[in-house]
Amino acid sequence: MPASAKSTDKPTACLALSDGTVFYGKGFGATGETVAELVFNTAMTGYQEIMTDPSYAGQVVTFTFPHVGNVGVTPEDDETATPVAAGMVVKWDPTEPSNWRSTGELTDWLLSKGRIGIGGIDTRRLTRAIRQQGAPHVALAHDPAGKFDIAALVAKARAWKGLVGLDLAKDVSCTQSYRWNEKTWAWPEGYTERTGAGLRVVAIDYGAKRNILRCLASAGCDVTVLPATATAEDVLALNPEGVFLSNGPGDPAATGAYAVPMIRGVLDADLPLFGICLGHQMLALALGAKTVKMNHGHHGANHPVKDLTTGKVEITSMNHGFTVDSQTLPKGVSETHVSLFDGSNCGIAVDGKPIFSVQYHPEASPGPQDSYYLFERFAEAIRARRAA
Ligand SMILES: NC(=O)CC[C@H](N)C(=O)O
Repeated sequence: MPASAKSTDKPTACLALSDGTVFYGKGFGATGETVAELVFNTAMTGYQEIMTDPSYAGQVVTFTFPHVGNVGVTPEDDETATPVAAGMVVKWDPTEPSNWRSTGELTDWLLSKGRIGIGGIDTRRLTRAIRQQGAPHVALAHDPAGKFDIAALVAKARAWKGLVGLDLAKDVSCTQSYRWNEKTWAWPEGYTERTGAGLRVVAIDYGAKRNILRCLASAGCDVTVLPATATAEDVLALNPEGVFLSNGPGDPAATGAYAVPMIRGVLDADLPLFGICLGHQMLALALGAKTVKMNHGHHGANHPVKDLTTGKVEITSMNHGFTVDSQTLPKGVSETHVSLFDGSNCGIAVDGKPIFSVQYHPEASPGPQDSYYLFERFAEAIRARRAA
């Protein structure tokens, strides 16, 4: 269904979908080309946190909320040092920032980070296309001279192999271990450090968002972060009281090649264990379940999730394109949370043990803080084990 959407006077950027659909718009940020999967995010706030969430590696994000750029950027809101999303698609060209925390403009920031943006896009039409055909492969190009070889861009989008089978966690993980004690942001002091003896937690970085580490510190954990390829021996050598598995990009089944043996080794040690998103999917794999690719995934900050143990509903932040198939959960592992949008799995726990994980993002950033209790549950499990 080849079609085009004229959106600005002189297009300086274009987005070519693998089915031949082309959207023209105004480029901002870096120039050049990128090929990726296209997903839509429905959050009304937090574009900077979204662009710097390492789980978006290999993906271009289209924002359904039209006002993007209006609160500028601040280094305080980066979830990692470099933005990881391959590019951004917005309805309106970014406007002048207006926010007391802003230290710069989104367009300059995007340029300094080498990422491409396209504005003036009919994001409703684009989002409908993503819902109907599933997250498409795209080529996004920005050229101030407006010269585009559309056939070549479509061919590049078609040739891209996609995220299934792709291990990206190794690319975005830290290369060396480090300690983390910074707590979550609070007004008026901003970020502060946790002090004193804490709960010894090893966090495996598959592409960890900083606010996850901050939430762990705020819950009382003294966190040592290890690279994605750390073995069970590396983890246990630090004598942890609890182990955390982070979020991250790519296909969990591909990343599981090294993560699953490590997780199984840690499970044998019978320590409290908590996983988020990719960490959740890999814990499920290590326990013997399977993961599958979704049609267009869940990316937003208003996803209702039911806690099946309490009956309570949480409004959550989500960013995932793969999901745990709850039908494949082995005996002794329970489904604890479920999406009220589509019934997909949102959490598991090993029966009778403090070993649990969730598909969504309890650290928020961006999004609601309803699910922060999970960090406290993890810390409580470690304290209970100490007291036993
Ligand atoms: N946020 C995440 O950790 C994402 C996990 C995985 N890459 C997915 O897309 O499902």
